[in-house]
Amino acid sequence: MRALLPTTATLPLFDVAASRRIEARALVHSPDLMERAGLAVAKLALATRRGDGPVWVACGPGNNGGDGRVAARRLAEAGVPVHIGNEAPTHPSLAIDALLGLGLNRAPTAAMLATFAALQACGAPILAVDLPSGLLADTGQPAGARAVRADHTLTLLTLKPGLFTGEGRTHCGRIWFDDLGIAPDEPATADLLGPSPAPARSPTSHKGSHGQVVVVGGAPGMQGAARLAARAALASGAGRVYAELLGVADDEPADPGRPELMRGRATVLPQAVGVVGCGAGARIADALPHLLKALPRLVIDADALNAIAAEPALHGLLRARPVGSTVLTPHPLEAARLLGRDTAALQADRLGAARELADRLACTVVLKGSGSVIASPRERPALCASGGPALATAGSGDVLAGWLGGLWAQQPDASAHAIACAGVDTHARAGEVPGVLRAGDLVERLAGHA
Ligand SMILES: NC(=O)C1=CN([C@@H]2O[C@H](COP(=O)(O)OP(=O)(O)OC[C@H]3O[C@@H](n4cnc5c(N)ncnc54)[C@H](OP(=O)(O)O)[C@@H]3O)[C@@H](O)[C@H]2O)[C@@H](O)CC1
Ligand SMILES: Nc1ncnc2c1ncn2[C@@H]1O[C@H](COP(=O)(O)OP(=O)(O)O)[C@@H](O)[C@H]1O
Repeated sequence: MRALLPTTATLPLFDVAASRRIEARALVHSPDLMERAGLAVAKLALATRRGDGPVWVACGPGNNGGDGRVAARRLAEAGVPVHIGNEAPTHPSLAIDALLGLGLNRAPTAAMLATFAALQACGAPILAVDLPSGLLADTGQPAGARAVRADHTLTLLTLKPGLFTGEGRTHCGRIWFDDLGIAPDEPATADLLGPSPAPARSPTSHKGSHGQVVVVGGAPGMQGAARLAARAALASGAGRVYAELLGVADDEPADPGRPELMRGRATVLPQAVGVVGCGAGARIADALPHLLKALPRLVIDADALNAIAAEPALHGLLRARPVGSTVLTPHPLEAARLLGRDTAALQADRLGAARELADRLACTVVLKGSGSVIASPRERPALCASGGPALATAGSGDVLAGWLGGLWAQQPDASAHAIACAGVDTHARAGEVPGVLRAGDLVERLAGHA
């Protein structure tokens, strides 16, 4: 058993169907899985209970409840006072949520919701078995009005996507993993990203060795977005970074605070990676047909995504680009516009939505937000569990777009999917700070990672 985040390596994720298949095959040789699961829960309970009061174990009707009962027995054997039932004992030292796990298949009943509320109100830390009750393992969304908000979640046998995306992080607390001694025997549903190395720099390299980026954006009043993207591309180590600022006269500097940045136009930089859309406003729509046809590698963000959502002809141009040449970085609202649905429907299945968008537009898609999803046609999707609320600030997405462009400029042979996975994870890790973070400071933290 181990605490999982921050990840130190890329790990496989399995959805409910795959977890069920792995479990069924494992049970043939290891019929004592529930004993192992209950023992693991009891061990973590001993480590996380607060004080000497009874451990309350709330058990549901299925095997999740079975795990809870085994844990209760093990705790009692260890001399810990235990209370099994749907109501809290007096001054519990820990509450174990073993109500619903993988078998959650509908909105919780009123009786179940009442037990959720009692758990939440009991005053003890909550340890969820496998996943917080009421949370869907595939999507990280509550199946009904509410799911348990645990302090610890011990997930068993497999890691499930819903722990790490959507509302998963809010509900799981600290995530622990015990594989019960079973190695998964089928391909993962998705990857949980680990850290990525910075691009290699040869001792004999020169600026031409590290590629070019051109940022196209920065309409009047929104130059900051384009400048943040350009600064991030520079911080990644790109050799030359140009800004095509739609709202700044040609003889003005690209960024008075960053003299390293140059003015330039995408039309005369045919080899540069284009980072298109940051603070671009509506006028980016006119530039997009040329950019989509001319630039070999594109990272498309913000207003450029909205322009594409509004203009079906641009879908055709996107789809006509070579496979692996385009990364789209929508936040949920931008992705919802591209798919023609509302944000809540999109968030209800982030992994599914990112895959659908990637297939429809033949692009790599980074669906941003807590638990960013990276999906590409014919690739296994990836989830990023790094990052946190310090990233929820204006401009952090512009920084991501520029960072991806800069990484790609330095690694022209890397696939769009590989660049997106590496860049999203590094950006998210750089944003793991307590409290608040300004996007400009995020760039400086990223420079330390490069
Ligand atoms: N077998 C093993 O060795 C191992 C098992 N493991 C453990 O097993 C867990 C999966 O067990 P599981 O398949 O029994 O499902 P589980 O989550 O207990 O729920 C099913 C029950 O809940 C009910 N129910 C569903 N939704 C409901 C709702 N909204 N409101 C109310 N009730 C609802 C549903 O009712 P039904 O649909 O049948 O009417 C059924 O009775 C897994 O998460 C892990 O903890 C692992 O440790 C590995 C080893
Ligand atoms: N709670 C969070 N946890 C993890 N990452 C987050 C969180 N909130 C925001 N982010 C990340 O911060 C960035 C925000 O991007 P975006 O919404 O486009 O901002 P902006 O348009 O202001 O630049 C994305 O990379 C997103 O994944």
